[in-house]
Amino acid sequence: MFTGIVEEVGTVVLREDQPDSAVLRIRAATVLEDVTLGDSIAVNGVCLTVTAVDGDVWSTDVMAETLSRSSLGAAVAGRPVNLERAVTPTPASAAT
Ligand SMILES: Cc1nc2c(=O)[nH]c(=O)nc-2n(C[C@H](O)[C@H](O)[C@H](O)CO)c1C
Repeated sequence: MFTGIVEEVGTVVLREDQPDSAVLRIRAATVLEDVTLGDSIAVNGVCLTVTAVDGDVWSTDVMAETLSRSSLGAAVAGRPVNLERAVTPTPASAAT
């Protein structure tokens, strides 16, 4: 789940348009701490899946529907984007 609190502002470094999607490569720092492929990162509030990490740049595949329904449709190289990692809720029973 996401809190809606922006952890950092990243930068789109590349957008590669495909027939039904676009690959976004985004430069970041904080959200890449302990990141694993398949993790979820919210980009401008949209939950996306990490498909690759290369140094301080991570990649994600943005589907056509997501592009058309969100601000990510306007994402181009050089654009700043708000980033947030997913958090796992802690059950009250686990609290000490
Ligand atoms: C986990 C996740 N990953 C992706 C992704 O990698 N690429 C994508 O285009 N959409 C993903 N989604 C769904 C979006 O967060 C969003 O909720 C829907 O695309 C809205 O129609 C989700 C929920």
